[in-house]
Amino acid sequence: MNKTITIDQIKAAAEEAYQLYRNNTAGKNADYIPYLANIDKNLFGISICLLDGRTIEFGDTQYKFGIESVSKVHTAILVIRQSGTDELLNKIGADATGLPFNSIFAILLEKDHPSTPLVNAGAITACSMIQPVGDADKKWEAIVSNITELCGSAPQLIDELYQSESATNFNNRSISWLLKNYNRMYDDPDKSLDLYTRQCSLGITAQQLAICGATIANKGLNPVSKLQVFDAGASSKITSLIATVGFYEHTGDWLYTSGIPAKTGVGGGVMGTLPGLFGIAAFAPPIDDAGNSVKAQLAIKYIMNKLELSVFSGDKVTITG
Ligand SMILES: NC(=O)CC[C@H](N)C(=O)O
Repeated sequence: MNKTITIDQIKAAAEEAYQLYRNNTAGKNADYIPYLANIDKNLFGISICLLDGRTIEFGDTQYKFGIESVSKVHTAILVIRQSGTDELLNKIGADATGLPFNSIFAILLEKDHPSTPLVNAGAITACSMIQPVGDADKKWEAIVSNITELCGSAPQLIDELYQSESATNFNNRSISWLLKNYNRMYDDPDKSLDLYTRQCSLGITAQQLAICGATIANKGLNPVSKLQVFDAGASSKITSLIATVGFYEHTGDWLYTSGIPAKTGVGGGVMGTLPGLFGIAAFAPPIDDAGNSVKAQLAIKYIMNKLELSVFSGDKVTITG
């Protein structure tokens, strides 16, 4: 079916979502990383980036929060940029684990590959694959510059978050060495984990994530900077990864109820990408038991349902105005 929606309708839906959920107090800040426990729990922002580069903003969309697991998408893209979509599939995989993001059990179950770059195990393997292998400083530069290109502006390391997470990431240390045991680390395990921890500690805004979501929705062309960040052909692969496991063990429920592939982080961010239409991000620190922001989920779901959009609808949608 052909369908037209106006920018005013999108703005109205986003504003309604913002007003509806701004005083919602469900969920709890992540507290297994001490820094995150102390972030103002009332922060809330919604940002949408259209494919002509215009953005729609409500609330705290310029606040820099910890990107956390949303960064797994960026670094999966970097692996694809450097090594191609086949190498990502062969060395990491593109399967849902159906288990929590930091599951060790998932690694034991799938011994031949870490399943997906969008859970901790696969993301640490992804960091080990970043080139040039053996040069942590250059790898870090590549990770940051890739995020900068995808988001249209640079992220900023939140040093306190990095220290806080480095001092408490015992589970991830086990994951890193377990991967080494199964020959799924392609660089030093401790250095690869450190890169992963640092990328998770980057401060990012909802607006920057909306622009990244729009870049993915726009076949790799950043609609704000106009830079072709990755090959157009990789876009559907990246979206498939996000759709498959973006909400970990709740991914099916998420897709069923929201209709948009999206990736979450325990810092409270959610980044969605609707192919050919827009990128959307919402941020609010309190998360549910799977580590997904409660208010960000409610807001994005509301907007998608209000506009009657879904990646599965088959509708040919045009945005006007
Ligand atoms: N789901 C997340 O955002 C988790 C990211 C966090 N850095 C961790 O490894 O535990």
